Amino acid sequence: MKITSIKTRVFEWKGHTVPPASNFCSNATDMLWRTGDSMGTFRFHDWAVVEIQTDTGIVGIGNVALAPRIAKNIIDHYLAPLVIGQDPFDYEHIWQSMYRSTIAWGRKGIGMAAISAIDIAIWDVMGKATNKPVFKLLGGRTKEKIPVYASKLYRTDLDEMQREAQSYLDQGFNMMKMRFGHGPNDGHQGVKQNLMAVEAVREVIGYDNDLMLECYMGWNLEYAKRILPKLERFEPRWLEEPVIPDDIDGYAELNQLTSIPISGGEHEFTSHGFKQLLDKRAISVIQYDTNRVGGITAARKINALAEVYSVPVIPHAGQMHNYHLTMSTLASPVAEYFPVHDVEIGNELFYYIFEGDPAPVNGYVDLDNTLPGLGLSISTKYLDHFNIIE
Ligand SMILES: O=C(O)[C@H](O)[C@H](O)[C@@H](O)CO
Ligand SMILES: [Mg+2]
Repeated sequence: MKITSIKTRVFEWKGHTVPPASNFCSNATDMLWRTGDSMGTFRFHDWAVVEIQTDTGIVGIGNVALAPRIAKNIIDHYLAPLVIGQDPFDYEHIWQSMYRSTIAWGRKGIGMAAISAIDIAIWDVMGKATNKPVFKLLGGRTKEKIPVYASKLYRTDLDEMQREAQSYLDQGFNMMKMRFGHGPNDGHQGVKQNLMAVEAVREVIGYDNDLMLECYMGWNLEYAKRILPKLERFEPRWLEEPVIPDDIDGYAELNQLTSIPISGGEHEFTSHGFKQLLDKRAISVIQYDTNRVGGITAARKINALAEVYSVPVIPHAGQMHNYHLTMSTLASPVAEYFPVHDVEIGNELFYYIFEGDPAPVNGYVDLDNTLPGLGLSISTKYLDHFNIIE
């Protein structure tokens, strides 16, 4: 079997977008004097879709959401020539060839995200060629179904956050993640606001349901040290990305400081990056996203490391490219789930581009034992809502 061509298209959302509230989520630009477009670091209003064609007629689908126009360029100009003509079942060699040929500039960030998209498509091809779902190639079913947590609760008015939290309970979720609206530049008032928001959500969900707290790289070590002890009484399941991903020592210090597990890795890459985090005991929950970290070929190696270090893997975003890994390893107890809703910051755009992601039932998703590959197809429902760049 040979890969004959690679088609990468960028889907740019041009439909209606709901503007988020101010201070809806702390982020890395909050520390700047002039933040400009404070949403810039995490607006996902376009997505690259990669289709790998083979000489058997099988087409594999991959995707990448980080800087998709750049990812497309990297794929078109650097990666496709390395991959075309190869047998997809030689996936390890293909991965190493993409990694080693772009190592001068590609090992972390957008270079690795582009590699991820191709690798995901290759696994989709392998599943379709063997007539098996990808998770059956990775280790098979390790759980009856996957528990998922509802992930939204951006910082808005507290009554609205309480209503939203209640709606997740009503839908059967017993875990949810909320975002902080304030960081170091908001001083004492901001600390108070952050604590009030957690208290408001806890008031609704009680202590029999899990609550996760997201900082999205918007704090620094000093601020995190100040507020973490005050958050302990709310018993969060984890506190996510309190500092920028390069501050690995900061992560390690915070992870030893309180009883709250520190999570991270949404912006880390490959097994080399995760080995460093694990060796330093910097994180207590691993949150790679397969469409950034190096694809399924890299993610499964991180799962193996996680098992040895006994650190759970709860991937960023859910979505099929992550669910298949979660299903196939004991290292991964739970997955994230972005509730379907109008396009806001763009995490939800996945559902407008692809069909096949399982809908949660009572807080669980399941994967079909018989659907070959990832089980995703490109949706035709919302095509008029996108500019498609070929
Ligand atoms: O963990 C998450 O879900 C991410 O950090 C989100 O993608 C990001 O948008 C922040 O809410
Ligand atoms: Mg996150």
